Amino acid sequence: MDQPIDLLVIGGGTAGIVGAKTAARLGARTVLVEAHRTGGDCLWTGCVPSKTLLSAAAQAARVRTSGGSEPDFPRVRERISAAIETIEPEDSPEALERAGVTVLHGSARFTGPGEAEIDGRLLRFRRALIATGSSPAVPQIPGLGQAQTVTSDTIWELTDLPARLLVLGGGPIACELGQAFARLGSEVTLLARSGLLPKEDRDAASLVQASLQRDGVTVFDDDEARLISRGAAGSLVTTTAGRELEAEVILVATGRTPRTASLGLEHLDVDLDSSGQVLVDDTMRTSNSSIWAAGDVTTHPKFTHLAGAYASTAASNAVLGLRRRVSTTVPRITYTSPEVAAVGLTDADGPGMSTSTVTLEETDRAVTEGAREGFVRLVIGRRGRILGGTIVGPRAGESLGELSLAVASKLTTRQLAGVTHAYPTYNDALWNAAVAHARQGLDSPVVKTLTGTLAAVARYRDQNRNRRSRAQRSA
Ligand SMILES: Cc1cc2nc3c(=O)[nH]c(=O)nc-3n(C[C@H](O)[C@H](O)[C@H](O)COP(=O)(O)OP(=O)(O)OC[C@H]3O[C@@H](n4cnc5c(N)ncnc54)[C@H](O)[C@@H]3O)c2cc1C
Ligand SMILES: NC(=O)c1ccc[n+]([C@@H]2O[C@H](COP(=O)([O-])OP(=O)(O)OC[C@H]3O[C@@H](n4cnc5c(N)ncnc54)[C@H](O)[C@@H]3O)[C@@H](O)[C@H]2O)c1
Repeated sequence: MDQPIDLLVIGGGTAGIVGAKTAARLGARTVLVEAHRTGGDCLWTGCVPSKTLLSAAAQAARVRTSGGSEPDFPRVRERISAAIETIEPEDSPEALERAGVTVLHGSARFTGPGEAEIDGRLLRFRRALIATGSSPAVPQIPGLGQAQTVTSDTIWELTDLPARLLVLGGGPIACELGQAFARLGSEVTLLARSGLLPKEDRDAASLVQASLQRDGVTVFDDDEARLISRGAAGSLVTTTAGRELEAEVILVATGRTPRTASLGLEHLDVDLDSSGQVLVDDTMRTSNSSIWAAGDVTTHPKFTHLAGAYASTAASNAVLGLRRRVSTTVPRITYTSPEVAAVGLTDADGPGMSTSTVTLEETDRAVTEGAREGFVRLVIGRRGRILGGTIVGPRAGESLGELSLAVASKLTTRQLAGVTHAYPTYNDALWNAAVAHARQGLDSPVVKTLTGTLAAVARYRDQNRNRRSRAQRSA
């Protein structure tokens, strides 16, 4: 290529794929470089395998409760491979090429302004999108290197169900995978240093913790591994609080490290934060006006839907020279049982804010399904505006769309309460939380006086009408 390409996309995960397809659709000459396999974490080691595993584990738990046989781990692995195989064509190099993107296989690094090298081959570009994602962060714990450890990248390679699994971490990966392996039959211990799901509503985290414990997971939520040595089951983990825990396999789920170290960013003025994540403005542009970034490599929350949405904005801004901003309404779901779904604000800690909570105990669909553990909590601002909330329950994630729409569209509780909802649904809990808040407004002395006056006027009119018709009949 003699001419510089319009957009160089580095990384072929969700952010890279969506960014490259967006740019090509807009008519830009687009090249995507992928070092390993297109599809990224979401397809190969993240969302797709983990959600399939959780589904298989939930099924195993149901079968076990009804006295059925133990789950077959090789079958579970086959199911995961089948799910990946089904979705993979959408993310393949062929699909990208069909969309007008040139795909190069290799590891890319910047060598200077407007220049990058892909395994020795030089490429010139006008604009670039960094979409290199993140890798599991592995803490420095003496002896960890000698133990049998897995991360979210490698747990999928286990051919046998570990008898004893020790999970380090308390975030979504630790909770989802910890619960799944417990339900499949592993003896799971979870060691989290600062509680489970620390970014979520505390009542939601407590319900998840209780549910994990019911599934047999031993949870230590304020402790961490200090030293690892050989033990009877494989490894012996000594904790800061002095506990000694046996493990056959250790799952390290203690956060992420951005893939920026060998990108050659020192040749460009791209600012990073102290942990190496790319800093972007609200148009996804970096401190270098020719370079954009999206996905897990940035400081934004690490979710597939955000990687895709933000990469699309980044690519169209880069190609068309726009300054469109990304939406700050960020929905998220932790797919434990119960699910925890949240969007926008989850705490009413600002002036004029309040909450409205409805539990699944009071929600008829949950009663009929015998799944009454959970709640909906709305965070409400001035004049009843819905600012965010948390939904916990068996299908919490499916109700999140409506709450996200309410937050993004700046709806009030009165507007949501005014929408008729089919009965009985889990969504009734969300609706009832809105109704409960809207009703509080109706209970205020001013509104009571007003409605009382309107009712008196209507009564007076009816009486008059009745009197007139009686007079007409007797005339
Ligand atoms: C176990 C697990 C479960 C998850 N579940 C969910 C979920 O249910 N819902 C959700 O929204 N999110 C989930 N996530 C998060 C989600 O997977 C990520 O947010 C998303 O995959 C990030 O996409 P990305 O494109 O930014 O990065 P990645 O998917 O990591 O893609 C980056 C790509 O860049 C390539 N690359 C890196 N450096 C170079 C280079 N120098 N040259 C060329 N190529 C390079 C890599 O090989 C990789 O393919 C989960 C994550 C994990 C680990
Ligand atoms: N359902 C989903 O959308 C989903 C599922 C899985 C992962 N993800 C994404 O992947 C990202 C990474 O997930 P994660 O769970 O690894 O990271 P995380 O950063 O969310 O959580 C890591 C947890 O580990 C704890 N921790 C850190 N060091 C520790 C140590 N040495 N010992 C014990 N605990 C320690 C932290 O206190 C924290 O609670 C998340 O940010 C999330 O956005 C999303």
